[in-house]
Amino acid sequence: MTQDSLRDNIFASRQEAGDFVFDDKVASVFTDMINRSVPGYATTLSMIGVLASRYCKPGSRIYDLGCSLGGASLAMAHQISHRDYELIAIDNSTAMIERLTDRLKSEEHQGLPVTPKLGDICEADISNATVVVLNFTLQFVPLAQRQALIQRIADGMQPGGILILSEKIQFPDDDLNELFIDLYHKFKQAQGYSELEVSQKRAALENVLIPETIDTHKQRLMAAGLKNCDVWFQCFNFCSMVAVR
Ligand SMILES: C[S@@+](CC[C@H](N)C(=O)[O-])C[C@H]1O[C@@H](n2cnc3c(N)ncnc32)[C@H](O)[C@@H]1O
Ligand SMILES: O=C(O)C(=O)C[C@]1(C(=O)O)C=C[C@H](O)C=C1
Repeated sequence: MTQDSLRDNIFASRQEAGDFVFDDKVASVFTDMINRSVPGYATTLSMIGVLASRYCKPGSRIYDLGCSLGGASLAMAHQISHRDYELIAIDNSTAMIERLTDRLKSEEHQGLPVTPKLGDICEADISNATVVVLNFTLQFVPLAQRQALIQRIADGMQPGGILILSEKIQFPDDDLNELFIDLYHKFKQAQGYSELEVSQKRAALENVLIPETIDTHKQRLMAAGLKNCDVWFQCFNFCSMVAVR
């Protein structure tokens, strides 16, 4: 078993409440954690690759913002048929960036035009982008900073470029919201997480992962000058949207 495929049992034993952080412990089990925690994650990655190969123009840049271990970056880089682009993968977790840097040295991924960068995506320079990916990242950015980040991204995109935004979402109808959260928890249990793991992780994410409605996301994207914005994938309270510059 490689380091990246260790089983996630971080919330398996009873523990003091504390906020969720992307530290070394999380990074070491992250591939297993996200695969068992986000319904449709593998499909989402694979389709991000399909979208990127359609939109990535020679000589342009791709940004994977909040890249973690580079799941989306690697899916894109392996599906784009040319190498005339620069893929910049940014995360502010040292543990994640170190692991991605190591991953890129492996035989499987060697030579891909991917550059990992440690940094805050809210302060990143974004320019000449034909593809920008926020795959389950914006939800961790403080609400007050989200519009400015989306504007920065829109301003750094080429006309005709695409933003792919995947998020855990909230529903305006309270009953439906509760239903989807309940179904999501059943999905997690079907993935092998216990009730204790589900409830302790939920508490740890409470002040850290702030979901919004699809409508709020669409309005923010459009306010930044993006258009043709819609959902291309959804399962329960997880969805992925596209918006074109
Ligand atoms: C759920 S993970 C993203 C998963 C990843 N995009 C994928 O497809 O596998 C969220 C990531 O966003 C990063 N992150 C959150 N806020 C950030 C910020 N302001 N700047 C850079 N990275 C950030 C976290 O460190 C974490 O690795
Ligand atoms: O486990 C959850 O409740 C999640 O929301 C999954 C989620 C996410 O959506 O970003 C949360 C934290 C990370 O571990 C990876 C996935």
